[in-house]
Amino acid sequence: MAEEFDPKRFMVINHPLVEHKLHILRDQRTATKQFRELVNELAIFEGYEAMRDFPLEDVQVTTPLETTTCRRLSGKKVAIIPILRAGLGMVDGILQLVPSARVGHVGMYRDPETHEPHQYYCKFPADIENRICLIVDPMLATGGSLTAAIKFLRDAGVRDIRCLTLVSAPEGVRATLDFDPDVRLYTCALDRELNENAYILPGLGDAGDRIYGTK
Ligand SMILES: O=P(O)(O)OC[C@H]1O[C@H](OP(=O)(O)OP(=O)(O)O)[C@H](O)[C@@H]1O
Ligand SMILES: O=c1cc[nH]c(=O)[nH]1
Ligand SMILES: [Mg+2]
Repeated sequence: MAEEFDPKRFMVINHPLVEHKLHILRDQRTATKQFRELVNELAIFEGYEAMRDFPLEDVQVTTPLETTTCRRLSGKKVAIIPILRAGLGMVDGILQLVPSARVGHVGMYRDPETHEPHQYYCKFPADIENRICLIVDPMLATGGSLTAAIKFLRDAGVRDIRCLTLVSAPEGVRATLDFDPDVRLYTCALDRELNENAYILPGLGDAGDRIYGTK
């Protein structure tokens, strides 16, 4: 039987448009330009869900007819943290939702033999500890890369971390939720398993290579 994850901490985005876009994204015939566009669009859907509980405050607005009470976001600041390279493909979509967000980068690649992540870059906004951080990476396989990124943010004092992936393996979801008891994880698809090279099945291949056309 499929493993159950805590629904308060793990959400699969459930929407016909998401499923439709995902079936094109997975198709090996989908070329780089369309792949990039789909990653961007899916990031928007996912970002919308991940920000559902953002706090609001009352504000008085005068329409052409009268003054009324409206609500606006109550100043909680956001940082988007892409895991390079593939995570970069999700940044513009999230920025369309929160144009004032800052962007911090974590550079990591997986060793092809051990599948362990190797860090080559890390740069966060100066006030990162006061921001809600959205880590973005299309693929969650073993969870090594994502848990390493979560650790960098916790070490920097970040309290509210939300992870956004497009396709996840159960192994990576379990590793992430076990690694950090407070983190929340959003994904567009929970796939079946990892293969012997720690690639997600059915998956979509190597997201970085498909976004940047490097294979
Ligand atoms: O859960 P994990 O087992 O750590 O695997 C997932 C990681 O692998 C991919 O990056 P990759 O190492 O291929 O780097 P790239 O984005 O530069 O292609 C992907 O974008 C994740 O960052
Ligand atoms: O299936 C996978 C696993 C790791 N990284 C990817 O890009 N795809
Ligand atoms: Mg890659």
